[in-house]
Amino acid sequence: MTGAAIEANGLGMAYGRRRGRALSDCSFRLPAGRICALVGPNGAGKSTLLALAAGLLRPTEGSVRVLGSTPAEARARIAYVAQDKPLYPQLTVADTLWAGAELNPATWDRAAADRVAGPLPQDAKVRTLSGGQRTRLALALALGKRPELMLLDEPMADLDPLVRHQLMGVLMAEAAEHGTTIVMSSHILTELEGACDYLLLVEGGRVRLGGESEDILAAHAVLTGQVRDLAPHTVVESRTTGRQLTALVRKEGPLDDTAWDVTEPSLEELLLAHLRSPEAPALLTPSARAREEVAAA
Ligand SMILES: Nc1ncnc2c1ncn2[C@@H]1O[C@H](COP(=O)(O)OP(=O)(O)OP(=O)(O)O)[C@@H](O)[C@H]1O
Repeated sequence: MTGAAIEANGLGMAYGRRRGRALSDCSFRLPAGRICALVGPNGAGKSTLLALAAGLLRPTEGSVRVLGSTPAEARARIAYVAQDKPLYPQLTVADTLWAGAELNPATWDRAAADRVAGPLPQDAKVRTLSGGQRTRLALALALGKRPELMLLDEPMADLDPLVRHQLMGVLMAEAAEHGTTIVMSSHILTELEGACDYLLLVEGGRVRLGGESEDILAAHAVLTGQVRDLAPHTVVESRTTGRQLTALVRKEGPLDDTAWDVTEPSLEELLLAHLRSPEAPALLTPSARAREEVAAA
């Protein structure tokens, strides 16, 4: 079995006594080498989870281990790109990349950084760059560090579609060539579909769906047919038009394909159905279950 890139056990985070918990009793495991989509509604706890894994926040309950160590111990092996892409506004692009090389002398990969930063004007100050150009620079720093784990908080949100496509390609190639684990939070579900092989859906501060995307998809089905009882399957979402029923279900045994037209949902369909039905029970495939939870079961 491969090691875990991230393992959370009973992870909880409250920002203040009067505020609710951003994360609560959150347990999961992300095996190393995966490209993981981290999805969930606004305020679900995605950024909090990434900041805890990056060691920028300390959990108020439970624990998170990263690459087999505490986040602080693993810091040199992690690259974290925060949602607001903090960079030094007075530095030029060239100075910023130079600082990246100086701060990571053992691992700095200039070619990788240049592949991402390439089109940026080297002598432009960071404060004069557009939002998308800053994102490019932040991703160049992250990739140049040649990390084992990249934690990317909505990295593609302010990039134009062509650049998004190109940079996704660079990230995928990086992961394939070096076995880098990538966790990428995003609201753009269609873009995650072809790129990510692992899925974490966070809602209300805990993981609702976790595991290999293809296993999670295979555990569900879209059933279309005449209105009838869907038991024993767990209904995630259903709608009726006249006598016709369409339901996205979690399979609890063989499907009667004489009664139903059965198809596998797309990732986007599956995620939207779960987001619209927060009461649907959680599903973590075996690879996504935290070891402590498995031992306790
Ligand atoms: N620095 C902070 N201080 C206080 N509360 C915070 C802070 N950061 C986040 N929160 C709260 O924690 C909860 C989770 O926020 P978080 O930013 O982790 O969600 P998210 O899933 O990343 O959301 P989005 O998709 O909108 O970026 C929210 O209720 C938010 O108000």
